Amino acid sequence: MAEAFTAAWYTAVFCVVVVTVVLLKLKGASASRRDDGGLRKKNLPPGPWTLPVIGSMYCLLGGLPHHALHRLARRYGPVMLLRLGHVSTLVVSSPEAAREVMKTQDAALANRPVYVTMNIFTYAGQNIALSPYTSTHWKELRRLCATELLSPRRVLAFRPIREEEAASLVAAIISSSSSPTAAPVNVSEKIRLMMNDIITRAILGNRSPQREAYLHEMGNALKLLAGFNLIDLFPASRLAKVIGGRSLREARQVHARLDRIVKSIIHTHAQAMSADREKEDLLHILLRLQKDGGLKTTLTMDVISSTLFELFSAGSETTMTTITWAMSELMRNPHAMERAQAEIRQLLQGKTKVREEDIEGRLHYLQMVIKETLRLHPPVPMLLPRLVAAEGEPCKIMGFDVPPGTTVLVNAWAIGRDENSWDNATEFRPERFEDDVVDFNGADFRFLPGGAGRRMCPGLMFGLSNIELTLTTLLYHFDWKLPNRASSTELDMSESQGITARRKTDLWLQATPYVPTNANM
Ligand code: HEM
Repeated sequence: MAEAFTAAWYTAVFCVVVVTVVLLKLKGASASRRDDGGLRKKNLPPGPWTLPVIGSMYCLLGGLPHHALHRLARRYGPVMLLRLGHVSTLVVSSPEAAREVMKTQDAALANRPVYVTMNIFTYAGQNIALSPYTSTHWKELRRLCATELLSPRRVLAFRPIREEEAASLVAAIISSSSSPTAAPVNVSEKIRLMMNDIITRAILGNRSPQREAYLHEMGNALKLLAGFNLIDLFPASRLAKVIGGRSLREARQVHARLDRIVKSIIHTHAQAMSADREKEDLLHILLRLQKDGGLKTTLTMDVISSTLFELFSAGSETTMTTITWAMSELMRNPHAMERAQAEIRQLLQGKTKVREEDIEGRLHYLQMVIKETLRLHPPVPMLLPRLVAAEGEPCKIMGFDVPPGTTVLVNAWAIGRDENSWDNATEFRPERFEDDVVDFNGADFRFLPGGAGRRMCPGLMFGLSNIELTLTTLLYHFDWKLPNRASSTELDMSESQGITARRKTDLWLQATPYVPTNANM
């Protein structure tokens, strides 16, 4: 007993010594960075006090960042300045402050910081989301994707893909729920596959034969991108590079595997180039432009790979997250489920298949369900970070001076739950949108699922079409119950940590087919 105590005591002392040495080392590295350029005289936003080295990172311990920052904002207000390691970070949590960031100061704040881990997965920031917004590269890539993949005309052209995938989803659920044991269905998994298939078919013209391997590696990548890596927080510290080296190595390995998959997809595709421009998909267009020129930016293989990775992940992850949250909220709110199903079943009465032309603009309650889901569960809860230029004057936000080089985070999750904007803000009540006409177009800063301003999501319309058709299909063709007769209040609603706020656990539900399906579905 005494020996065990002594061993534990020595271990504790050893740990304290190691942590102290590490902190002092990191502090040494930070000392040279502490020239505040006279900022002390400026009107800095309020924020929690900072510890040496780690700054205000202790405030984020033990919870998801968007939750912790929401709680902090109640104390320090909607414009807060924190120091996360070496990184000066502004967090805004009200519609008014978001308007200043994404409208008044939109041009000044339209660039993104590029963290080390992110740098690895984006081939050194060569994708749309991270390229500087003034660059020709960003303008041309964004325009190309907008016209060839995400324009209303293209989104409409992908209708058959969506409808075929929805029919396959019904068949897959029927086959798992009609087995003798009628096992519950992993709704999250089914939706993940379906969203991935829709986006790959839209970009490549067909499903990817490597989808399982790709999805597996993409899951790994999202985990690695989930939080701040030590090196992201202490970019100048050699010690942080040593301590954080393991996860960096892992990121490089996952990226190398993803790169092999994407490059092999590109290679196979290049061999099947069509001479008919009408039949070109997005990857064919990129490959043709690479070969023949026509853009001012150079489309290297890495640029094409990073664009594909970005579109595959942005396109599937956000929509799959929204659909599973919508189903979860409907399970927890039987009245809303009943109303949504009644609306759909009345409109589609007698049909054996959901077709978009039958539902277009007619499912008002379902549209409110989707809005309410995006209000409470924006899939990208902190949007994507923006950056105050490192050189020049501080940027003014709500009268405060924000230092050059500061990362700016908009807590869309907190804004969606702001009691000043929404009655009973934490309750799922789709009916609230009956009187309150709020849209996704980035003009109403109370509701920002796709961001706003120059960096607003270009894929919202495509995403919403996928979400609406899938939810209609699930609610039309099946009645849903929680497994093991669990009550609706028992459904776990925890979120996972990451750039996107997915459900922490997969959603498993028991499906009972509602509409008899015919053989040619
Ligand atoms: C419901 C569906 C979706 C949601 C909620 C969503 C949300 C977002 C958000 C919050 C941002 C960052 C905006 C900002 O920082 O202000 C973003 C950016 C982006 N999204 Fe989406 N997204 C969705 C669907 C899609 C789809 C389907 C695609 C493409 C296939 C896509 C491609 C992109 C791209 C390329 C960017 C980067 C834009 C830039 O920085 O210039 N998104 N999205």
